[in-house]
Amino acid sequence: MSNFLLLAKQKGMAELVTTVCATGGGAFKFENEFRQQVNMKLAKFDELDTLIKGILFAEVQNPTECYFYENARDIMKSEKRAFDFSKPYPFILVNVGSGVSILAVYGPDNFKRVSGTSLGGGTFLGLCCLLTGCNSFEEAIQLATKGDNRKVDKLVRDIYGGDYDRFGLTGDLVASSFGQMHIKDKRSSVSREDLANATLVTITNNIGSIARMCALNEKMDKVVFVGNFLRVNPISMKLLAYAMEFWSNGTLKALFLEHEGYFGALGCLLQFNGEIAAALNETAETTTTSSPSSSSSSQSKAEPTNTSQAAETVSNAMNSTTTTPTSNNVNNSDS
Ligand SMILES: Nc1ncnc2c1ncn2[C@@H]1O[C@H](COP(=O)(O)OP(=O)(O)O)[C@@H](O)[C@H]1O
Ligand SMILES: CC(C)(COP(=O)(O)O)[C@@H](O)C(=O)NCCC(=O)O
Repeated sequence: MSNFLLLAKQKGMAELVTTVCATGGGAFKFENEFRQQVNMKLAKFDELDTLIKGILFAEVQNPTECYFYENARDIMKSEKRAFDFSKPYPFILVNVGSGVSILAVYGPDNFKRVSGTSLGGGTFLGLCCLLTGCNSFEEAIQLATKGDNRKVDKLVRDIYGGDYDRFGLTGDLVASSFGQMHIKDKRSSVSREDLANATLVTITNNIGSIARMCALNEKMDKVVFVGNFLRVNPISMKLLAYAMEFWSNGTLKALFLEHEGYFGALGCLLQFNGEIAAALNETAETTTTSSPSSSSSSQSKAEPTNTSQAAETVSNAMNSTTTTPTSNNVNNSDS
């Protein structure tokens, strides 16, 4: 946030815009700093409302936004395929940010937060930094890509010598995450890569397990995973796809979205422009003499004048970035 405020000061943003759309905890936490340091007002929107609005908008604009993994049961062979998400409801939405929020979505304005866990993307990054000495999410993922969790975790076969057939637990399932690390020799033989991989697998499996229970409780068969934790992170997406398929005997489908961490920001912008458009329509209906564009200038110096114009702008921006962002830039965080 301090970087954004510095940039806003250096570039004189306050002279161009008076209002910045914001969502997530940061919209509340940094409101005073925005006002005091750069004289900008925040238009704040709830992170879960904007998340859903952003997803629904992106799905309509981009026919290949949504995908799943074909052959999910074979992680080495599973492959990304487009999924038709044009009839989305109902679905479970799992937002893996710093922490995890799980929602049951019944319609565009009809959802409830059914669960959550504090073991999320922030936990992966924090533990990984502690265990491996890495300094960024990208580094953590790179390490994890080269590591092997089986040297760190205790598998069913380490306990049973093979499968635990009676309950369908195959020998290669993780029985206990980090379950070998109490043994000194094992500890000294694991690499940073193995530790990063085991951390990623631990956090991902836990999220998958809670998401599956939510889907069962809500009697829903589509589970959509979003959030920046999934950015440049096919290991977790393939694992989640495997977990949904395996534990549900093929009845649950894990779905993913190309713009995984951007929906809050997108929904925020749409909601802001929707409010302006509504206000403008009201003004146009009641005041036939004054021009709508003049009334908008009292709110912001640089606001689009109607919803479709705003939607077009957002849509153009999306069309130019339809691939998953892979840059090592600062976090694309909503907060
Ligand atoms: N460049 C990055 N820097 C920091 N964290 C990142 C980055 N890219 C992905 N992440 C992951 O995304 C998580 C934050 O997800 P995000 O959807 O932005 O949620 P939040 O709104 O809580 O910031 C981090 O905890 C981390 O696991
Ligand atoms: C508080 C939050 C909604 C904030 O969202 P985030 O910035 O992590 O995306 C989220 O971190 C969360 O739901 N945490 C889990 C809390 C719990 O249910 O235990």
